[in-house]
Formats: sequence, structure tokens, C-alpha cells
Amino acid sequence: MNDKTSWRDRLFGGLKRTSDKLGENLTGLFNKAALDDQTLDEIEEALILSDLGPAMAARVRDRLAEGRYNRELTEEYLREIIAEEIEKVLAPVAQPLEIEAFPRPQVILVIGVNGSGKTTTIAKLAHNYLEQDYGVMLAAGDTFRAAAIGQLKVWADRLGVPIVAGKEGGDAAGIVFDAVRQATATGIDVLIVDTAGRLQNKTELMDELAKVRRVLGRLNPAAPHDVILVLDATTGQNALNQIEVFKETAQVTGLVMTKLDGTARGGVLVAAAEKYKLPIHAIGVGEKIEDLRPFDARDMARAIAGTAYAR
Ligand SMILES: Nc1nc2c(ncn2[C@@H]2O[C@H](COP(=O)(O)OP(=O)(O)OP(=O)(O)O)[C@@H](O)[C@H]2O)c(=O)[nH]1
Repeated sequence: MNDKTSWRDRLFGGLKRTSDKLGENLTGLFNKAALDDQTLDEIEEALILSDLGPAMAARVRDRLAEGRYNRELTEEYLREIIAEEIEKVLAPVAQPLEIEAFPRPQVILVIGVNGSGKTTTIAKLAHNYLEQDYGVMLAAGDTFRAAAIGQLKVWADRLGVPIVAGKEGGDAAGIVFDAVRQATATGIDVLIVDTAGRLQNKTELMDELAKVRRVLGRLNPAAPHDVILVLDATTGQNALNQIEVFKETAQVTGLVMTKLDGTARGGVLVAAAEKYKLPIHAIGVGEKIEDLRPFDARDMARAIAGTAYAR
């Protein structure tokens, strides 16, 4: 089995709960002789219930109502239409996070609420960049909890990458400053910075991020190059609220969505893409280090819609 096939299998396997849920929500709406307004309404509702968002639900409804449809509505055909519409929305946002900053290092700030999978995602990103032969460094800028610092250190050890960390309650901006200086001096390509993700205290978070930005700007006016928000797909609509809050506060430049394997709510990825149009750099479909990847819009759309993959 080559790498592409096994990743695809993981993707389709991981999203099975999401596509099964979609099928459940659509039960009874297939194989109806007439595609009347009531059935269209019910299909639209089923798609909203599947977390795909109102805009996607309306798109699919419009496609079905176009009049081109005068056969019996089979499950296969409906899933195919859903997959096509999802692919259109995902294609422009499916963007891997490339390392292209010059001068190096590229500074990536990672934010996200506790439990979103932020630490694991940082480790997975680091692993991906190491695989591409980039020099990687981590910085423990989430000084709010000692456990977060400890966890990141364990990952740095396991991956064999340098880490700059301070003490609990330490100054995040100071740590980031040291990290950029060390990364620059040692020819590091990518510096991934764990930052606090406190939703409860927006002002404090904003002040801290503003300070980190000021300090970074002094060393390199282009930094931070990326601000990634990590979202837990299992939180469904809540993930959308987090984008709403963090988007401006933290000037988010892109998203990573985790835990798509453990949830029936994977449709939220589509709702997020359609509503916010932020690049989605990668998705998490498991706890293993290789379970975070950039995705292919077509494969992803077919995995969510539950159509067979074909190319
Ligand atoms: N199934 C699955 N689990 C994941 C994924 N990403 C992260 N996790 C798990 O989610 C849990 C929380 O991940 P962390 O990386 O510790 O999350 P965090 O946001 O840093 O959370 P705190 O350490 O509590 O702040 C861990 O058990 C991870 O293994 C994923 O894509 N799929």
C-alpha cells in the first residue's frame, strides 16, 4: 500500500461517522418519485443538521431544484451532488502551510483553546516539516500552565528538535524573543510557537499577543508569518464561534481542524470554509504523529459526503 492510499484510507475511515450521520439524517428522503418543495426543504434541513452550514444546504437545494433533476432521487446521486458542492467550497481553502519565509525562520504562532489538540498539532506539524528536511524549533509560549510547557518539552525530546521554554507564569514575549534569536543564529527554518488560548479573558489574550507581535516585529518585521487556530471538530458549531472570536483578536491567517476521526460532526469543516474562507492548512484524523496532513479537496469532499473515492 503506498503512502497516498493509506492516508486516503485513514481519511475515509476517519470521516465515516460523519458520512454515516449524513446518511441517517437523509433517511427517508431518497427514492421518492417526486422531488417536491417539501422534500427539498427536508434535504436542506438534513444538511444543516449534519453541520454543513446553511449556505451549503442552500447550494445543494438549488442544484437539485435546477430542473435538471427529473429522475428518481437515489442516495448515490444525492451524495454525489453533495460531494461536488463541498469540493467547490473546499478547493480554494485547502492550502498546505508552505515554508517560504526569507529571511528564515518562518515564525508560526499556534493558538487554540485547551483541549483543542493544539500541542499534538504542533508536534505533528514539526514532524511533517522534519520529514521535508526543514530545521524545526519549538517555543513554549503558553506559559499559563506548567503542564503545557512540560508536554511540549516531551514532544521536542521525542522529535529531537530544540525547544525554548520558560517557567509557568513567565513572559511569553520574552520566550518568543529568545527563540527567534536562537533560531536565527542556528539556521532554523521553522519556529513553531505554542501560545495561550484563553477564550475567557479576551483582553489579556489580546495584550499578550500584541506584545508577542511587537517583540517579534523588532527582530523581523515579517513575523509572525502565520497565525494558526487549532479547532476541535467534535465541538461542532462551537468551533465556528471560536473562529469568530479569534479571527480578529489574534489575526488568524489559517486553520487546522483536529479530531475529525472521532466525530459525526466533521461537516463543520465545510461550514467553516464557506463562512470564513480562511485557508485550512491541515486536518487531524487520529492521535498518531502522522495523522495530520494537508488535504485534497476532492478526497475530503467525498469522504464527508460518503461517496466512493475515485480518480
Ligand atoms: N482522535 C484524535 N485525537 C486527537 C487529534 N488531535 C489531538 N488529539 C488528542 O486530543 C487530546 C488533546 O490534545 P492536546 O494536544 O493535548 O490538546 P491541547 O489543546 O494542547 O490541550 P491541553 O494540553 O489540554 O491544553 C490528546 O489526547 C490528543 O491525542 C486527532 O486529530 N484525532
